[in-house]
Amino acid sequence: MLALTMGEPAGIGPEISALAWQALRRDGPGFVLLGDAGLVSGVPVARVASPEEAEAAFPEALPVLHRPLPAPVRPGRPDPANAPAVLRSIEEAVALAREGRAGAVVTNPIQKAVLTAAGFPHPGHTEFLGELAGTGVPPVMMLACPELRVVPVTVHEPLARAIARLTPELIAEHARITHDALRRDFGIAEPRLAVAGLNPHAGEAGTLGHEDEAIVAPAVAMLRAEGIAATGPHPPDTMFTALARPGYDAAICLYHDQALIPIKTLDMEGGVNVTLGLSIIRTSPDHGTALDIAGTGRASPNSLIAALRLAARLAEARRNAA
Ligand SMILES: NC(=O)C1=CN([C@@H]2O[C@H](COP(=O)(O)OP(=O)(O)OC[C@H]3O[C@@H](n4cnc5c(N)ncnc54)[C@H](O)[C@@H]3O)[C@@H](O)[C@H]2O)C=CC1
Ligand SMILES: NCC(=O)COP(=O)(O)O
Repeated sequence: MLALTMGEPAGIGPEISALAWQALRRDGPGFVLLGDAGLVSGVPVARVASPEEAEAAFPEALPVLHRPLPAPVRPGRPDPANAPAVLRSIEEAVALAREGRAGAVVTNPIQKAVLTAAGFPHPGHTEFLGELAGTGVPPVMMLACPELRVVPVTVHEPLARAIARLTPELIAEHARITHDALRRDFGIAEPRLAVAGLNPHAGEAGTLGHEDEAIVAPAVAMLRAEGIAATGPHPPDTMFTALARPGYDAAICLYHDQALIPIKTLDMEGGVNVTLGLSIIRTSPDHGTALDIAGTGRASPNSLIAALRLAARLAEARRNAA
């Protein structure tokens, strides 16, 4: 049984949760929603008291650990008064996974600015989960679809600051955590990592910027000295093509959009966000709260379904390894 958080209640979370249940109710994986049962419509709902009870209910109704919200929910219009409940849902799901009562945590999208306004100190789930279920290494964001895996070394920060923060050590640390997760959770015996360059043409031998030679190449050299099959810096404009992608198992990218633009363009509906470096498994859809279409019935549940399926596969791989 997977624990699915409520996410932003005014976003598309409630409707895609219901659609995901419809798609998975027969063949699974089973999941329990930690949220306000009153927000789910169009499918039968079973209010349950535990993940164990949810297991039995799943084939017939969407099981919900009912956590009523203090403020009324209007689709597309988040209310900061509900922010504490949104965060508690994440904490509770993580606790269930840490206790072994949920196989993994799958998160519905949160509206980050609303949580920030309510005092949430993290830029997103990834960092919060690092605090709740870290293992002594930084939590690392990976987005994965059948044709591509990408890992941004810097994530939710202004681009100028992200570039200023890049060091060979930071890049190598993210690559090592990715390497270990690909071996442990994804069953890839010798992961191949392609490290992206920063500048056009990966710096064109230093004529288009110094960072590729001064920062990225030393990171690749460090990784290779440790026996990791890393290559790069690769010119970012060609490393995501259909011809290039079979040459690596994950692309280590230097900033958010360098990683997320290719994967969302390639497969927005099949893309899944996975947090590496945690003691638990966490996945989520690759998209956000989609406030512009919340409540209209236009939201696709496919990325959430892919996230639930991948979470179940990763949890099984970890159980087998243990
Ligand atoms: N894991 C998480 O909690 C994530 C949260 N976010 C948050 O979501 C909020 C909105 O972010 P945006 O940049 O607007 O991205 P978004 O992914 O919410 O929306 C971008 C566009 O894609 C469409 N879209 C997204 N998901 C869809 C779906 N399942 N079916 C059909 N159309 C869909 C939306 O309608 C919108 O036009 C922000 O606060 C952001 O931080 C964004 C990404 C991940
Ligand atoms: N753009 C990806 C994203 O916002 C996901 O962040 P997180 O909430 O999973 O840390």
